[in-house]
Amino acid sequence: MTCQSKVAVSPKVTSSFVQDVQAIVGKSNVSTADAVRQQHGHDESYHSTEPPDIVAFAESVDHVSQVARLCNYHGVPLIPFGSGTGLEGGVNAVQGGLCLDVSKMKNILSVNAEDFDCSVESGVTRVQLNNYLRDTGLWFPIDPGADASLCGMCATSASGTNAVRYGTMRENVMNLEVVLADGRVINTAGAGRRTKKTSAGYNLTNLFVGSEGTLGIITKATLRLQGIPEATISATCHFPDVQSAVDTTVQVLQCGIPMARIEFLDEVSIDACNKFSHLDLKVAPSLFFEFHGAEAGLENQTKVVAELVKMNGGSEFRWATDVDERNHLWKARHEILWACMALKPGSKPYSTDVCVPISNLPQVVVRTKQMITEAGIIGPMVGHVGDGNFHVFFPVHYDDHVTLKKVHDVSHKMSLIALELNGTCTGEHGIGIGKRDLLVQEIGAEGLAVMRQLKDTLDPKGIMNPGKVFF
Ligand SMILES: Cc1cc2c(cc1C)N(C[C@H](O)[C@H](O)[C@H](O)COP(=O)(O)OP(=O)(O)OC[C@H]1O[C@@H](n3cnc4c(N)ncnc43)[C@H](O)[C@@H]1O)c1[nH]c(=O)[nH]c(=O)c1N2
Ligand SMILES: CC(C)CC(=O)C(=O)O
Ligand SMILES: [Mn+2]
Repeated sequence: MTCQSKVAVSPKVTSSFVQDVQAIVGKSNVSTADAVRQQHGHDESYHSTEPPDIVAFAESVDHVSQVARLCNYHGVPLIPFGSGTGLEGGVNAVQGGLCLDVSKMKNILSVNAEDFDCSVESGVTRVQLNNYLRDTGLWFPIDPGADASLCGMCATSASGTNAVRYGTMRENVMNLEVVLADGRVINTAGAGRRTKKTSAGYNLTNLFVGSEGTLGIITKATLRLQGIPEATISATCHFPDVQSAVDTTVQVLQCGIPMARIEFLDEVSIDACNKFSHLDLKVAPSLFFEFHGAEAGLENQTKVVAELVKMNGGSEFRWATDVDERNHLWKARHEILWACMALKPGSKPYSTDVCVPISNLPQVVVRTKQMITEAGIIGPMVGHVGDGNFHVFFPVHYDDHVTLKKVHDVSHKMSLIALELNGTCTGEHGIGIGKRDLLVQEIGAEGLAVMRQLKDTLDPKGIMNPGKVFF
């Protein structure tokens, strides 16, 4: 989803460079065609398309290593590309260069059911993995709304609706195979290591989780799997206002209920969901709950939560007990972006993503709602409130600069409020292009300097995904 296209070309991508790339990955795996470059010059964010000079498709870690070494030798920018579902412009070739698409590496290398872990190559997506795991009684629960590559999810430290119970990518990656800018291949926990915990040296795994392609190319991930719960129940309920919905969330978590999912949708999002996904929910601030566990335990959990909902003026639960009802409900939640865009035909998404300590959540949500109303813009609010993380999905026409400015101002103020309330400017989508100015406010000048030192040590020529995370 992009504005008009800009072209930043790197003079170092010469015809002989292109031939050298073809010699590594094969001619059929190299393209300089405009359509292919355009397609690889954007993700699902509002940032303008910025196409690379050349796109190469890797089929092995050796391809990745040799291409990196070649780019490093010539000083050509190298942008890793997973599934292109990012939301912060992470794949845009802001300085031109070579886009390295790793989606062809689609092998699920191992599943160790007795140890609850698996290893996948860079092109394996989360749906592909869960389909493969279907008969094992295991699943991988991190669920961004898109069918993203799992290594791309490592690169952005992705999350989703199940994070309340199962954590984010940070908590579910055991080891990474990474190709560095100079072509060296490392295993961040040691080759073949797949322990639930380790205290052996620096945590290199989590150095690369969330690095957004700026430190190296992730070619393999060893991931933690979970057992499929014995019983699953979903339920929705609505509230008189945003405050009571979010207060309920805080109380449920403070009661220690082991919720699997708690998603907040304001009345604008519910209206969008009803229209786009053919639901018939009351148009009011709502919570979508999901409970996982043994049958017996679920009865008590749902009873306590229903009481807390009622105490805050919420409605009776609307249950979704059978798998089709549940899938319909959560599919609607995962497709909310497109539902919100349908509120304004022809619009494109401008999405935000802030996270605060759970006790500060009511304040940032209510203040955001006020800003949206005062700005007179459409701003459906949705989020993983169980983690203190939520989004606004602004439907915008990229040529409507007046509205775009209002949207950007509200989005920027949301981040500043989150930072003021001990939070972060990005819970799960990353810094990419649009939040570089916020990172220094969040982490501090000294913290950013250490990040920059790490970047300069691992990528001294600055070829790895330039213009992302740092200016
Ligand atoms: C409808 C919808 C809904 C959601 C989301 C998107 C969309 C379109 N997302 C965002 C997105 O799915 C998430 O950021 C993924 O982690 C992106 O994975 P891709 O493979 O698409 O990476 P993509 O190809 O977009 O690249 C993203 C970044 O990672 C880098 N990268 C990709 N592959 C790499 C590799 N192998 N090695 C090194 N760097 C690599 C890229 O260079 C770029 O900087 C999301 N996210 C979320 O956290 N929670 C959510 O709920 C959702 N929901
Ligand atoms: C902001 C959205 C597009 C994606 C997301 O993070 C979500 O739906 O939770
Ligand atoms: Mn999200």
